[in-house]
Amino acid sequence: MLDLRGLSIGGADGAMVVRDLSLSLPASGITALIGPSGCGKSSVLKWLAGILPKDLDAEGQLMLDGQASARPSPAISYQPQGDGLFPWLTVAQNAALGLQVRGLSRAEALSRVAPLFRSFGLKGTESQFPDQLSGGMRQRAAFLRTVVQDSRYILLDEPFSALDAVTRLRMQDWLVARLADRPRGVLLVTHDLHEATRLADRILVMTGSPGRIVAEIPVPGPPTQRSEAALAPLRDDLKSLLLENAP
Ligand SMILES: Nc1ncnc2c1ncn2[C@@H]1O[C@H](COP(=O)(O)OP(=O)(O)OP(=O)(O)O)[C@@H](O)[C@H]1O
Repeated sequence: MLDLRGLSIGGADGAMVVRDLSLSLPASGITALIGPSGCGKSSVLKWLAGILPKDLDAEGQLMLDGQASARPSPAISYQPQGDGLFPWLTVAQNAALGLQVRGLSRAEALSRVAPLFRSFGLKGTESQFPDQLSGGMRQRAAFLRTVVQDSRYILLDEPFSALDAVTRLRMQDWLVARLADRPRGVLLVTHDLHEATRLADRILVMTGSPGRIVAEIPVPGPPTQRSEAALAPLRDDLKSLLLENAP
């Protein structure tokens, strides 16, 4: 279990971005984090990943299985908004980068990612550059880079937002299948209520000024067995909550 306790983040001008925010992330399943633009979702993920910009002041505590943990932690990997692929590196070099950051040599990292290209639907793209791939393939390459780090917790910041509707649905199904193969605790930031109710086991609703969590909503049933009809009322509730708490 990942526990974030009492996170407060303030800007240099003294404005509070996030105030006294706590959340828990189980070791398996998807928790969605939703909320209006600017409420602090990305800042929470960046703090957890240990990459919050230095011009923001923050205090809070990260606990992993009940023990205080330093950040960045090897138990946590993070995928920023967009795919974050470097255009001057090949797909294989991009995919290997997360492992290199964790201390593996380039050769070791490349040999670790090489066998995974097929199961990520990327076979044959290893020596291509990101701009030669479709949007869905780029997202899979970014996800390969995140997943190969084999962290117990994965933070995904709007991973599918740039994709067309069909590719997004395919990628969502693909993510659920990957997590069924290899369970992880995922914190998924999204603006898409359909995505949140399709994928998540529970949804944390944030509001802004300053950012805090105002509701925790469980989503009934496993993702593969949910009917659209059952999810529609839940989305209505979420919309009402977001509107009630709009700044
Ligand atoms: N480096 C920074 N310095 C000062 N303020 C910042 C910095 N980064 C973010 N902020 C401010 O913190 C607030 C929260 O930003 P954040 O990106 O975390 O929100 P968000 O909920 O993820 O937004 P979105 O949904 O649009 O991605 C915003 O008001 C933003 O202007």
